[in-house]
Amino acid sequence: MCGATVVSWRVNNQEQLFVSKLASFDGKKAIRGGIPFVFPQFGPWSFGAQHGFARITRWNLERPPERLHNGDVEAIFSLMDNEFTRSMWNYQFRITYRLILREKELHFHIGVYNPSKELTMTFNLLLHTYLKVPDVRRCQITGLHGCTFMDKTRNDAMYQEGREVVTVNEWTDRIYQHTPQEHIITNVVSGRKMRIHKYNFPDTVIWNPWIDKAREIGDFGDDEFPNMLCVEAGHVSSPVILLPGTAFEASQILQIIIEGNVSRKTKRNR
Ligand SMILES: O=P(O)(O)OC[C@H]1O[C@H](O)[C@H](O)[C@@H](O)[C@@H]1O
Repeated sequence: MCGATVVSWRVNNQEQLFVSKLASFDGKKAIRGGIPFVFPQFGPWSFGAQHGFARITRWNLERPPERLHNGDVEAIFSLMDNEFTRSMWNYQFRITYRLILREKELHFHIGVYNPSKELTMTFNLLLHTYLKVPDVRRCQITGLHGCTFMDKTRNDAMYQEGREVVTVNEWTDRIYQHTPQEHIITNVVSGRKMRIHKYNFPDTVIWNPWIDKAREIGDFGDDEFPNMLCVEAGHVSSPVILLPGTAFEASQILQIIIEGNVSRKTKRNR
């Protein structure tokens, strides 16, 4: 429950998320892998730790995992402002984080409520998804063609993506803006495809530290960079502006695409 970080997601008994072998679970720092919850800041923060406090704060378990009538498993977490959060960010807030597990899907529904009567709050929110991959150099990411991106490896310079599909062959740290609701990532675990469907998350961050940066990260193995790819749905290039008494909602669905039916059909047609 520390940071409400999802640290494992198995489909057909195969792990889909990357967690570093050096990750620390002591609750003092963010877990290196899984899906940390980034809020209220993305990136360095003058008031607190990089990527905000949500990923290092203890959340409440509102509803423990429970099987619903339709077979889905649901769990609900929540986070409210407290002394610790207000010491960095003096706002009242209430976050509800609802997770739904299906056979090949994991759904994330987020609601952020501003209970204040007079204060508008602004924040970033991002799901820092670490996908486990056999070899990142073989992954292709769709849906980024034509999008403007900020390249953090080149002093935040802005570019436009010219490639139909994006591949990662070097240190990569980019904030793609106004991305479509769907990305497909090829060659994840077992050579399958992963669909990321997002709602109210206008940005997609692509990150892999590669060789040199990996060495600089204490809780990340030097040899682990080929086995992870971060594809992060977020609201980060512009902040969410939340008026008093209103709520912001966003969601993400991760889905493993099993193409068995297609190949069976192809065989029959032969
Ligand atoms: O080391 P962390 O604080 O978890 O951040 C890990 C990474 O997160 C994001 O992907 C940022 O774009 C990167 O610049 C950052 O290095």
